[in-house]
Amino acid sequence: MTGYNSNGEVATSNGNGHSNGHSNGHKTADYTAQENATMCSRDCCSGPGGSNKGAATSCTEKKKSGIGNGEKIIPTPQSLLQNGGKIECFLTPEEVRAIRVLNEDTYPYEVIQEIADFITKGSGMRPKIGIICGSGLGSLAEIIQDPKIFEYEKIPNFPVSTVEGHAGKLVIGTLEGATVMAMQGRFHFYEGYPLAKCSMPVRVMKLCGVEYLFATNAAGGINPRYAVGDIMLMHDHVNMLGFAGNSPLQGPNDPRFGPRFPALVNSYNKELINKAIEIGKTMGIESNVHVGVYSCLGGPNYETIAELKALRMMGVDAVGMSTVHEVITARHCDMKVFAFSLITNKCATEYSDKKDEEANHEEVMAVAKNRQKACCELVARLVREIHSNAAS
Ligand SMILES: O=P(O)(O)O[C@@H]1C[C@H](O)[C@@H](CO)O1
Ligand code: HPA
Repeated sequence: MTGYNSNGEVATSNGNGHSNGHSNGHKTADYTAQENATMCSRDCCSGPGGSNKGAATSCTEKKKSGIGNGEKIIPTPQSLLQNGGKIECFLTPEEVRAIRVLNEDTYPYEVIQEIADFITKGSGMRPKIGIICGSGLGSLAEIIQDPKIFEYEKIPNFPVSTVEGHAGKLVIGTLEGATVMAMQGRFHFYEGYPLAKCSMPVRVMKLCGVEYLFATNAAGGINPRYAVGDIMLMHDHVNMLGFAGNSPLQGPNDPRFGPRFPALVNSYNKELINKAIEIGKTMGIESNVHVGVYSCLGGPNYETIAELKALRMMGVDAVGMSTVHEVITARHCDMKVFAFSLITNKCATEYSDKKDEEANHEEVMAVAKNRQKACCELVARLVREIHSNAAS
């Protein structure tokens, strides 16, 4: 297991410097050695510290024979396990890095800083407000003026979006006079990313200078008073993944981000909720705006009726598959949080003789598209409020 101590130093703790196959850390002994020696893993050659003398073909021999000199070899789990678990030596540092990032569970401060520097230097901007666009709500990023766009694939150490309706782009620019950055595409637990990785971009936002997180999502309405197309301003959440012992803050805590045991009461900024209610009134949509409790389940399946009944009994108004871990990460590093759910479908909480409506992603996307104008206006006007209050 790899972690970092309270000084931010990276430490490998399984005793032999090898990854344990579950969570590869940044700059493990193996990785550093590979980077420095360009091609050799720590144990590959028979030089100092090397122990691969018994292997059929040594790294040096492979280099001599031409194998690994520019030849592209796609690693498989099997190939990585050859030679008694030692990582073979013919990947370029970039390839090693790509594999490491794909398998990454935790992101040390230094790596987050690298990503943030890439974005702030590349854009020449330090955003104050970060926006996460929910499913089908990518248009929230399209209202940003003079945008500088970074595709996730081109950002070092960044995961990629795999879900329809999540474009995989980071957009930085100005909105209502404020500098903002928006994620057109978030990362979900069901995509196979650990929670810390799903919410890693929130820490990137923090190190880019973001003080306010606006998290949006598409959700199923459990509260019977909610209609499709309504907006629910989140004032609290029930963290079902947390009930199951999973948290984005699991693992070593780096105090440069926040405390080991953060409090989560008052997570959703009341002032921003009140401002959003006022904005809803001036937009004439007050009867479609609610304040409620969101819950995140792991997905990707939608919920059973028994599960929805249970959630309703727990006081949940809307259910989705995101946001909660982002909010936890944002509060951990002391960001102000505003979040809302667009109700894209109604969830049945009672059995009936009729065939109940089944949620589906196409409908979720279609409703989001229909309601994008109202969502964009709400976000823009709240950004304007924050910006004008800061300026005055
Ligand atoms: O990213 P969000 O939470 O808006 O997306 C919701 C949850 C699932 O990813 C998807 C299901 O339709 O929409
Ligand atoms: O009904 C839902 N359940 C979970 N996630 C969702 N995202 C949109 N609608 C739903």
